Amino acid sequence: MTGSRKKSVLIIGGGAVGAIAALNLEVGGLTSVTLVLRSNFNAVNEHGFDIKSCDHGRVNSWKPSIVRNSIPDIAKESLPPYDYIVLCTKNIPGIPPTVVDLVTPALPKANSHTTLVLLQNGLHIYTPFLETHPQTLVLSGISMIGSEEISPGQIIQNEGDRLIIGAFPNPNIDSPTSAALEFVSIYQNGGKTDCKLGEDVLHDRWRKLVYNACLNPICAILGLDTGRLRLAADGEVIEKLVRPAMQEIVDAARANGVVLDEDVVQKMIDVDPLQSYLSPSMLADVKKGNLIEYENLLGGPLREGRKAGVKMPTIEMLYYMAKGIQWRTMEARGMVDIPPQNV
Ligand SMILES: NC(=O)C1=CN([C@@H]2O[C@H](COP(=O)(O)OP(=O)(O)OC[C@H]3O[C@@H](n4cnc5c(N)ncnc54)[C@H](OP(=O)(O)O)[C@@H]3O)[C@@H](O)[C@H]2O)C=CC1
Ligand SMILES: CC(C)(CO)C(=O)C(=O)O
Repeated sequence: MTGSRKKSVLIIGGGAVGAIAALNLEVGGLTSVTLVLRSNFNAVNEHGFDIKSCDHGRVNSWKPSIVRNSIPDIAKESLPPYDYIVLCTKNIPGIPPTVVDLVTPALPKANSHTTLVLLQNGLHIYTPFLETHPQTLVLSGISMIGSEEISPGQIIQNEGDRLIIGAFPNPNIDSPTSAALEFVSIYQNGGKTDCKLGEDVLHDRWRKLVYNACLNPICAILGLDTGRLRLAADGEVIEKLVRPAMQEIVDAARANGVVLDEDVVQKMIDVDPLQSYLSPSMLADVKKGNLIEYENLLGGPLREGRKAGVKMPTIEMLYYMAKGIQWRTMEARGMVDIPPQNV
């Protein structure tokens, strides 16, 4: 990296992934992190994060350089543009504010300085920015971390932070790979993480969805972590439900020109050590009564597969079950009205 000034990084969303990203970037020493928090702001502002991490060990009462409870409006606050904005919120289309609304106040007008990094699951999550911020370089961050915020400011990370960074396609940007490489170098500078460049974002995102489109909803629907899912019913749930669902994602990817490794299904079934008893983020969300990312994890690949003529009965069933769960949560949160019960 050229120059000695620390890179300024704004992270929006300091939950399971955002808190570890903030810690990792500050441990690396090449960045100054501003972290935007919401429901956990008071807890973290007063006491800091308590983090139990397989990469960083026990870290108590820790805060990044700046924590705030609102997204900076750089024009109104006369702040210099950030070098990077890293989005670590859940990404739930249709529920305001949109991802574009979130980052817009923190970006310069007609931005070409700030690089946006989407550290979120899903397939085409960059497309809204292509329309609204065509000159903004958007990087893909595919995270294989296993992390959970068990109560405000209390983070348990039990799967290592493995991150693949790549540039989403944008015809308006020259040499996006150098910016991706710079982010890789600042992210891995602390030596605690495995962060590398991914040359083929679409391939890497489809590959990740073999896990997320299947294990996230199945664990969330059944209330089982991935270890217990493998133990359940002597492996029948894996063979009759998980494996066919994963194969449908592999088929949808292939029909969209993305050929995944032949053994990807087995690799994803086995990827979490059984005794990690890992809760995918959708299971954690259902347990907390949070909204779930079913559109990006299931709806996206389902629509792409259908368009290409692939039959995806298992994924379709999971999609509508997840949609039902979302409706249930929305009702519990007063987001939908229902007719009164007859008495
Ligand atoms: N957890 C994991 O192990 C993994 C997660 N991912 C992906 O990473 C992304 C982030 O997930 P994860 O960290 O688990 O999610 P969390 O729910 O743990 O954290 C998201 C955070 O973003 C905050 N947030 C949401 N909207 C705003 C806003 N408008 N302003 C400020 N903060 C906001 C939430 O606050 P509030 O509490 O108020 O809602 C919450 O603290 C998702 O796309 C997920 O799929 C990828 C790999 C692994
Ligand atoms: C599977 C996992 C933990 C990443 O490795 C994830 O992406 C999620 O929980 O949503």
